[in-house]
Amino acid sequence: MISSKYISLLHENQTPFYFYNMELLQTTLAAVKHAADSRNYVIHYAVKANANERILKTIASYGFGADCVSGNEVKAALSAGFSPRDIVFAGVGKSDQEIDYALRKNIFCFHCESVQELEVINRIAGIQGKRALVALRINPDVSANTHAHITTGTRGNKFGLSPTELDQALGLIPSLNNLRLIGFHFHIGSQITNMEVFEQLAHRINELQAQFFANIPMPYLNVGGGLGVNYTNPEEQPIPNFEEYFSTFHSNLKLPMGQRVHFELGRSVVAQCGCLVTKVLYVKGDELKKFVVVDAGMNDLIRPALYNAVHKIVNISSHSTPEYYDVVGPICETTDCFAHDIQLPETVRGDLLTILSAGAYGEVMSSRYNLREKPLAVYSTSIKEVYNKVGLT
Ligand SMILES: Cc1ncc(COP(=O)(O)O)c(C=O)c1O
Ligand SMILES: N[C@@H](CCCC[NH3+])C(=O)O
Repeated sequence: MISSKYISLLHENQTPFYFYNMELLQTTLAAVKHAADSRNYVIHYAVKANANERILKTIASYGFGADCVSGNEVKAALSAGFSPRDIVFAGVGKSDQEIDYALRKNIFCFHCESVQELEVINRIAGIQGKRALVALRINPDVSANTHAHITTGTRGNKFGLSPTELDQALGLIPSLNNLRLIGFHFHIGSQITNMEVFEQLAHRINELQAQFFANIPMPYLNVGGGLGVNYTNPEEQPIPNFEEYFSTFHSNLKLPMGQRVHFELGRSVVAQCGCLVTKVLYVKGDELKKFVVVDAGMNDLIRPALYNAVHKIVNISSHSTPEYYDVVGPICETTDCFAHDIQLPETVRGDLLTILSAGAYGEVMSSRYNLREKPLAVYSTSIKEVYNKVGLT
């Protein structure tokens, strides 16, 4: 629920726009930091979840690293203040130019997803006279039990190396003089709320370490991200349970001496601090179905159209008797629908609706489809206030 102190701020701005509660972001960051630091875990924020400059700067100011999946994400992370030494670069399709750029910027490590990619990084590192640090992304064949479109670690997904490819990679690496293998990487999917899934991942990692790396213990283990958030009732849990998440790994991973565990959290860090604010343009329909037509569309927030994702919607202008509505946008697509048959207080033209939990994979996935403008962003506090709080100028 949007705190009443923000309501007038929301009315002042041209809709639709993303609203970021920067205090909630900071409280969330403090919670992740505390839970990770106490176990000596390293966090690389997954930039793909939200690459808004102010959000990135705030996250960087807490001392986290960054997990990037394109040259432009590396660039955005660097300009937001993330240290190159804390940047990891993943992705099945890094171009030669992106690899060249990231190497020139001296990022920490490449997460390699194919045997050919190892050869390309080795060649480019040779040209630059450098030795690139690499970790192998392994497909562990562990089901994330989440939406099929956001499952990444089962056989048949494009991500990571299969056991056969892993054998090939390990055979090849000793001949690649411009690379140094430092460890391995996993990421099995997103929006995972069942801790048993992470337990299974930890056990699978133990097996793979014993099978492939018993004689060559590696200093680096990255278990990816994936911790989910409460979309149906965000007010009940504005901050995900990071303690439970990290302790699942802590109690199940068997680590060789000196190995440090890294994470790449995205959604859990930023989802709940953002919402999409939209105005009701029209209310239409008949006795069978009523539609609330809003001025935000699937180009502003694509998750419902793409994954049937649920985002709680609140009418912050009305407290009248509830009625059932479909909440739809102006785009010429039937899937341009934010919610089917939900109860809202009786809604009229001009009401403001907030679509909650939209801080992750919201603004960053927006497009100009139908040649609409991209949504703007409004913040609860100025960046200066945020910086003062963490002691930066
Ligand atoms: C390789 C990798 N790391 C990290 C993430 C971040 O995941 P999440 O936002 O679920 O924490 C993703 C996205 O699923 C990813 O593909
Ligand atoms: N974009 C997706 C998650 C994909 C995560 C990136 N691998 C979502 O909105 O849920």
